Amino acid sequence: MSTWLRLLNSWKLQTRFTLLNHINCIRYSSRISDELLDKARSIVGDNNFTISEAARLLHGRDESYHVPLPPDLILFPTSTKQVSEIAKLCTIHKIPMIPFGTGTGLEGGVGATRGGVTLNMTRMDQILEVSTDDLFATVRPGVTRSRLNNHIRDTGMWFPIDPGADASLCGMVVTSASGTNAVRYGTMKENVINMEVVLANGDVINTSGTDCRAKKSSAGYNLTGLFVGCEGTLGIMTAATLRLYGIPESVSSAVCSFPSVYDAISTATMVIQAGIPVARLEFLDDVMMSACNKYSGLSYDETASLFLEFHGSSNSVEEQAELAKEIAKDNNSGEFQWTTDPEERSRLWKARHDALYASKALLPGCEVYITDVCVPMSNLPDVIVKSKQAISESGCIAPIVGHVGDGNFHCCFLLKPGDNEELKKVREIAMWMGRLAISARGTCTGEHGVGRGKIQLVQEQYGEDGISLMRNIKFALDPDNIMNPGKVITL
Ligand SMILES: Cc1cc2c(cc1C)N(C[C@H](O)[C@H](O)[C@H](O)COP(=O)(O)OP(=O)(O)OC[C@H]1O[C@@H](n3cnc4c(N)ncnc43)[C@H](O)[C@@H]1O)c1[nH]c(=O)[nH]c(=O)c1N2
Ligand SMILES: CC(C)CC(=O)C(=O)O
Ligand SMILES: [Mn+2]
Repeated sequence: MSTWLRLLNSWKLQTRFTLLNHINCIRYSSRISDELLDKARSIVGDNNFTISEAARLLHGRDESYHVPLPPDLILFPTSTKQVSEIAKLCTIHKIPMIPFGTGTGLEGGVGATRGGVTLNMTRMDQILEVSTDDLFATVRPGVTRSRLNNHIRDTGMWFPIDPGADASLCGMVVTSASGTNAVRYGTMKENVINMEVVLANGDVINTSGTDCRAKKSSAGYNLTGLFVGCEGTLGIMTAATLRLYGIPESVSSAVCSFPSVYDAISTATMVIQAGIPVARLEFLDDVMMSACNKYSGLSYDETASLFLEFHGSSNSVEEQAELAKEIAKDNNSGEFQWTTDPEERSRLWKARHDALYASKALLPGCEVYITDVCVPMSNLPDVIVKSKQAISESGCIAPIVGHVGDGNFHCCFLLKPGDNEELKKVREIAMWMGRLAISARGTCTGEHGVGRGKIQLVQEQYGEDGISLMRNIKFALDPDNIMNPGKVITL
């Protein structure tokens, strides 16, 4: 390229950046006035406030492929009262509010689609109460899953819901997260007792009634259920009361390979049908097994495989593993390796939780487009096999992993950055998979939520009447559409 051409290109790039900055400034100044900045600063204090470019970029993105959308301003509230005052201020000025947990979401939920104020919740990080008698813990939104578990370990209790990432527990509540232990302990939906929520107008409510810690309740509408999975579009969660469980006396883990997806899934189904209280029941396809072997230095068979875990007394975990082994054998399994050795077990589950990074390592520098569908178990093998066929016909690389005990799986499509043709192709397959899952009596997302990526699919899953009811609920709680706008549903 000639020097002139290079200079011209560099000038064009500079002009584009200057223009973009200019547009950002206009956008920024038109929405957030100096007066508003001063008021926001006076609510949270100078040290809990930033408009730095770096912070804005960081807060506009999560762990997904979605294009980052930075907010205009980031606040770090330290109390419910501050969150309520911020909400009142944003309502007066009609400014979007976007809650931010730990940014591990996979559907672009923290992106500021219309700019506005991000509320980074990490400085509200108290563990307010732990009751080993009544088996609950109440936490502020800055508390992560592993922090709670480290805190309560000596009590013999734990919170088992485990999405792999060390997400904030409130982020997990509002995305209705689950992960590897859900087959035994349920998803976040089944494990929230009460929530404190700040509404768009600044009101503070408790979804099960003030201070209720009862295990069950049939008092009134299920407000807890309404806010679980709302992805910050109905309110900002400032505390959650979650169920705790006793740490099992003994744990055994197992790995087993199969000649086909059908054999693996049929084993999973029969393990559940046999009433084995399996705690983890994970599927990895041949491509994912190969990725995990390479990334985690393992040497398992590179065919469709199951990773399993059993919790209970030492006799019981042995019995469960032996029973599962028999079932696997009836389904043409290879060797069924099981162990109670803590080191071996943690190596196995670390490799499983690193599945995303193992996939990424197959194509260094790539981005990953992740799908997440869930269907009834009887339809699962067909949906997985059809998805694998579509992947193979497209020429894409997309390892598969899934919580198949719940009928849930993900494809990790590897994308070369900037390859828009490939992105388009992958998006089409992902949409097709969502529709395939819906037509197989399932859902377009089992656990990652809707964010910006699945709004169209949710519309198709619920139909016009269902969506219209959701819109009415949204309008009743957030008439100005300032609570995390552009996520879950369009108005
Ligand atoms: C490697 C890896 C592996 C997995 C996953 C991620 C990664 C990186 N995930 C996804 C992720 O961990 C999950 O979505 C978390 O629940 C998100 O919690 P964050 O605190 O990070 O929320 P994050 O900050 O990403 O926000 C997510 C959404 O919640 C909203 N939000 C956050 N805090 C809020 C609050 N206090 N009040 C209101 N709204 C709030 C945000 O506005 C956004 O819309 C997952 N998930 C899963 O279910 N199963 C799995 O197996 C995995 N596995
Ligand atoms: C990147 C995804 C595969 C993360 C996830 O949901 C999982 O590991 O189960
Ligand atoms: Mn998952």
